[in-house]
Amino acid sequence: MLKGQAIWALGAMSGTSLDGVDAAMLHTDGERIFDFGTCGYRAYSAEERAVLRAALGRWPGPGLEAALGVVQDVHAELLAQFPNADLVGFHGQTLAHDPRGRGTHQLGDGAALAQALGKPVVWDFRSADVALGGEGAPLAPFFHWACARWIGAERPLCFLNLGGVGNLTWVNPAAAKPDSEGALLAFDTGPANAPINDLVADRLGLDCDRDGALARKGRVEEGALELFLAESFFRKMPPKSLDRDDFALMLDLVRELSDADAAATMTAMAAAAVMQGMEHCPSPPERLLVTGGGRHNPVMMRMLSAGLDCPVIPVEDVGLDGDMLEAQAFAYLAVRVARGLPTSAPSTTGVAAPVGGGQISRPT
Ligand SMILES: Nc1ncnc2c1ncn2[C@@H]1O[C@H](COP(=O)(O)OP(=O)(O)OP(=O)(O)O)[C@@H](O)[C@H]1O
Ligand SMILES: CC(=O)N[C@H]1[C@@H]2OC[C@@H](O2)[C@@H](O)[C@@H]1O[C@H](C)C(=O)O
Repeated sequence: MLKGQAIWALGAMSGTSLDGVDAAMLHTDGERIFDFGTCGYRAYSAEERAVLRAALGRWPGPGLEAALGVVQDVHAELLAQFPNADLVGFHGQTLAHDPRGRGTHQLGDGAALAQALGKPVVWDFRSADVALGGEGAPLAPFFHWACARWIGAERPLCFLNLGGVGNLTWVNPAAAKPDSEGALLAFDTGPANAPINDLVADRLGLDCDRDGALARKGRVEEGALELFLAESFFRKMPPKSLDRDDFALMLDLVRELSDADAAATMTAMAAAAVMQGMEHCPSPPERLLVTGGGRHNPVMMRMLSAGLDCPVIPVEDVGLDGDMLEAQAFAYLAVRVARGLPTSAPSTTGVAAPVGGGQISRPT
């Protein structure tokens, strides 16, 4: 592929919330966004989710065939609906993320998916970064740089993804390349929706605290919030990253509280983690653009607005799609890999030098 030659790439993301797979088309040369295309979503059934949940953390280990089958089948079914894609970026399902220990593992077989779809597939995006001393996450920041330029931003701004885990990217849109010095600073902020989902699933059998309905009725327990913020993760300088369940202690901190107070306190914890993270920004951002499912939670959004001195707005306000940004990111990164361009840098993952993660499998 040549510079400036755009192709239609299809990105697919199965996030830490285990709700389903997002897929989105993007017209890009791996540097600029030329156009956004169609998107799709396939929710995991309750049975499929249970199989994936049982596999979380079990890597390396035997007995992952059922989970791999779910990941492969659901992706093949969804991605077959995009016959016009030239290239696929396949993230897979993170089972374990422990960059300085066991490593990072995204369940999925890109070679088999390439065969099933009859298209080249870029996959295994994180392990090269980890092998070079990086965190392997977050990887969306290079795409956030492209988005900042696409929306015509002129001054530094932040993107916040509120998924199962939260991640923040400070972007200087004046930087010529995402791996230029001073272009980006990125890191995971802390837990976001995953522990709230776990709380309401355990106690009430719900998927999530929809629209913050429970948190809205509760009171934040300040003592629990303080204990949470005393965790050493918040004193660590970025880059830094997290696994979905690294903050299992949150459930203990709210165990004695009523359902509503526990939900309010956990929502405040997610917001406070972001506010702590914002202090690392190299310069104050002109706005915080929020993507990921948490932007639908008005209680979380209000807490962020109240605690920050820049506007906190959903990415839809600047013409982006907050449900699809991660899938689009892996379409963008796939094209970068195909072009031999880096996908992470010291300022996004702490890797020793800019590196292109991901391997390409072609159908035979
Ligand atoms: N209306 C809503 N009210 C409250 N929470 C919501 C709402 N809609 C979505 N969410 C939360 O957002 C989550 C899904 O977010 P998202 O799809 O961004 O996560 P993900 O991509 O799986 O995670 P990650 O970015 O960590 O990989 C849901 O599990 C739920 O907790
Ligand atoms: C190891 C892993 O899968 N991490 C996810 C997770 O979900 C949010 C946050 O933690 C982020 O670090 C990352 O996902 C996004 C897509 C990223 O890499 O930018």
